[in-house]
Amino acid sequence: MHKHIVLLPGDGIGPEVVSAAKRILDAVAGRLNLTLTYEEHLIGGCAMDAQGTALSQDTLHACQRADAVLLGAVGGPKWDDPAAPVRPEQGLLALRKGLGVFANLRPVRVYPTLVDASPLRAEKLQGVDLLVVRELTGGLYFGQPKGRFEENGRVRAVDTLEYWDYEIERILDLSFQLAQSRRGKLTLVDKANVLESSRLWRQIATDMASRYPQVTLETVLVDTAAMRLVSQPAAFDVIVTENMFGDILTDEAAVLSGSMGLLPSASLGKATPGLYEPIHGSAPDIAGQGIANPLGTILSVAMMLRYSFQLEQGARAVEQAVERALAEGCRTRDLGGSLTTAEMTDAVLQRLAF
Ligand SMILES: NC(=O)C1=CN([C@@H]2O[C@H](COP(=O)(O)OP(=O)(O)OC[C@H]3O[C@@H](n4cnc5c(N)ncnc54)[C@H](O)[C@@H]3O)[C@@H](O)[C@H]2O)C=CC1
Ligand SMILES: CC(C)CC(=O)C(=O)O
Ligand SMILES: [Mg+2]
Repeated sequence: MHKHIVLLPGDGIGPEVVSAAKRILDAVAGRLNLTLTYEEHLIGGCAMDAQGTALSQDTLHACQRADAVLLGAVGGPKWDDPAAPVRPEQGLLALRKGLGVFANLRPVRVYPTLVDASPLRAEKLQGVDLLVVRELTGGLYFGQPKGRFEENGRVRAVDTLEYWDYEIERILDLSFQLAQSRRGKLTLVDKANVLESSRLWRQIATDMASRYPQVTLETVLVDTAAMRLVSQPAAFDVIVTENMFGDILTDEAAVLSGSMGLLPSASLGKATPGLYEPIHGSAPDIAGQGIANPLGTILSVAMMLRYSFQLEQGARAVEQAVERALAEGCRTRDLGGSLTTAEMTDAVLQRLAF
């Protein structure tokens, strides 16, 4: 089997974690009947500097033609001027929209040997295994109107939280299916006491629930959900939520695992290449030092093998190698250890077994 992958390392630690994950991909391909070809493109701040845009049309088209896309992260202080008309993050948003990857799957696992890396007590972390399904191509990050408008000598800044019924239906349908294949519980996180868009999410979810009798649907307001994520995290199975709520809650959920550097993601659509990226950003505070945790990106490669290439054996091999490395005490700085990015990647490579 041949697969073509577009690599988008991006900014900050992005290139460090993407090159680590590529080493894992190459090792898996060598063990399975898989031939991989790659092409690399710019996205984010580095693309703005070199090409004058955070995502060129050439790059987007290359991604649309690929079998899968692996991305590091975008952004950084160099491009942080709040008055700037373009930002690196717009390149990532345009890529997600351009690929039509509306479902961002962010699994959150607790590794028994890492409970000390979390500020939560060990008994709270027992049994935590949840999946956040974040809507990725709608909501506040995309709704129109958006921008700054001058009126009567004053400046008005506008973002719009907008959802069409079909956007809600497709993500809820997938979330019910995922809950059905797991422990049968789906939590819709919203702000239905205040937001009209949330009330439409609730109405569609409640109507759809009758099609999934094996799934128990609960609805939780986002503020309460933020509290429960740390007070009763094991009570969640699948969480589905709109774009910004999912963005925020998954950074919070990363604390359960022990580090932002551990969480992977898969962004999926219909008949489009999957986009795979760790949930963290470009981590400017540690960029260029070779100490970033590569596991979130390595676990994203496992999701690529599973969802884009249907290579469950390869996906499990990567996940088990990560589990073994952590169980045997391999840790980067964010987890209280001293391994470099390359050493942690070596540790995973040494434990890959088929
Ligand atoms: N998907 C993306 O490309 C994202 C980009 N960003 C951008 O990244 C830039 C920095 O944002 P921050 O708020 O600092 O969030 P961040 O996720 O980059 O970093 C937050 C904290 O987590 C640590 N961290 C993150 N990933 C790590 C890893 N793999 N290993 C070890 N430690 C890690 C960082 O050192 C930092 O202390 C901003 O420009 C932001 O817009 C933020 C989130 C997502
Ligand atoms: C556009 C991104 C910077 C948003 C984000 O933080 C994320 O996708 O996790
Ligand atoms: Mg985020």
